[in-house]
Amino acid sequence: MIKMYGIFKHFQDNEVLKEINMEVANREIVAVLGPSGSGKSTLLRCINGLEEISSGRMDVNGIMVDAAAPKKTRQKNVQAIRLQTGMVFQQFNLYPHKTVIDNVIEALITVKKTPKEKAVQKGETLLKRVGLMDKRNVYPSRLSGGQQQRVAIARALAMEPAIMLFDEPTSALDPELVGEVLSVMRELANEGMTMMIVTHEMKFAREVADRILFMADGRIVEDAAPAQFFSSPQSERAKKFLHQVMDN
Ligand SMILES: Nc1ncnc2c1ncn2[C@@H]1O[C@H](COP(=O)(O)OP(=O)(O)OP(=O)(O)O)[C@@H](O)[C@H]1O
Repeated sequence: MIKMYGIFKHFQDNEVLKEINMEVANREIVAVLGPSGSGKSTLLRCINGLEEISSGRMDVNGIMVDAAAPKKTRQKNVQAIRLQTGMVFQQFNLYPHKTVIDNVIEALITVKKTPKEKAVQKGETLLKRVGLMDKRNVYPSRLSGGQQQRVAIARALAMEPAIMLFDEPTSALDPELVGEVLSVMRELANEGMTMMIVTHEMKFAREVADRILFMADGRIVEDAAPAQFFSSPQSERAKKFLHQVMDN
């Protein structure tokens, strides 16, 4: 569960998030849409503590981060949130000198101190789940972009996060490789994972998401069910955005 109360985020004098209030329930799939520069990535990065919020407070799975709290308290809580949230980026950032299985279990061993044998077992289960058990011992450079992204998803899942955050997970992929990554995400959604997904894949957002958050200029301008958002967007910004993406 994610709750944000009056969140602002600025970089110097650039206010990137403006009074964000929103909730994501457990098992909910929320797609975050909006034009370039509207603050979608920053929203996700604030949730998992890659960026510090400038003001406001948020509750991620029961862990509260208040911008007004002492720095030490904030840092401790952000650390705890990191363990609850798995993040998958546009760039997969796998360790090039580690095999696929070692990439997947790295954080289990270094952060969670899981014994190697147990970590390997878990890693193998996850590789089967993303359909890459046969690539267990190869290096990332031998994989396609879609396969690398599936490894990155397995790596995030290895930490057993309560929430998965996806930041344009298919944007760096050749079009023919997008489907294999979306299908892993579809499965996760069906299994009841709580997910926030920044995406340009409108068909996926429409079919898989429970809710659409549409952002423009750092604000959540619309918060609606996909059927409603896509058929009758309320704001001029959303109408214009949909015209542009549907034309492409
Ligand atoms: N680390 C940073 N330092 C300074 N400015 C930043 C930083 N990160 C993001 N910004 C600025 O914040 C604004 C929102 O960026 P953000 O990446 O969140 O938008 P976005 O909606 O995800 O865009 P896109 O769809 O192009 O990825 C932009 O003006 C960007 O330049």
